[in-house]
Amino acid sequence: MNIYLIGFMGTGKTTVGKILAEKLGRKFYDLDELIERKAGKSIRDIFIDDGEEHFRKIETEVLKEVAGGKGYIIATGGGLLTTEGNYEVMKESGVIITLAASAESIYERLKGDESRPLLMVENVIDEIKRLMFERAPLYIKADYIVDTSDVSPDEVAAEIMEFLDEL
Ligand SMILES: Nc1ncnc2c1ncn2[C@@H]1O[C@H](COP(=O)(O)OP(=O)(O)OP(=O)(O)O)[C@@H](O)[C@H]1O
Ligand SMILES: O=C(O)C1=C[C@@H](O)[C@@H](O)[C@H](O)C1
Ligand SMILES: [Mg+2]
Repeated sequence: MNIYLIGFMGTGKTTVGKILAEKLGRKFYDLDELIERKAGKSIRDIFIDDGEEHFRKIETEVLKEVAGGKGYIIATGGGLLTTEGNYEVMKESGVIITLAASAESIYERLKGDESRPLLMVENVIDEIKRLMFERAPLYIKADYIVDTSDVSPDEVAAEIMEFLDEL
């Protein structure tokens, strides 16, 4: 089974995914990185040149490519579940784990980072809260949810490993 890490931007999917892959001796894939490789440009430039709809199309393509693998650790992008059908692709090929965090900790982690086009707005904290509220029904569809607000990436990885042991 694959392990899919989902959740809002800055909750630590990429960071924790790498730790988990190393500890479990599994292959790691980051969908955002695969999208950039496929498009030949950064996520920021895909949004600027081609728009979000085109980004979402490539996102679904790369998800379907990795979903065919076995035992992969897959860090997804924060908006993966906003495209219909992507939840089913993950559910049929693995376990889905949501990383959660408070809007304040996400703001602190991401402030000054210009690689996330959806947060390039005037009032970042309000936009984080708005998007989080809108997406909450999607993130709670996971098999397990970890709150990462006040714990280190290593501790988050350890909690996920405990859950996987119990499965
Ligand atoms: N548990 C944590 N505690 C403190 N900082 C963290 C934690 N997890 C991640 N970070 C930091 O937050 C930033 C964002 O982490 P990361 O890129 O892993 O998030 P992400 O969920 O993959 O975001 P995206 O959806 O945009 O890809 C990084 O600087 C990372 O070091
Ligand atoms: O939450 C989102 O919609 C996004 C999250 C990032 O991981 C990237 O996939 C991109 O910046 C969009
Ligand atoms: Mg990431």
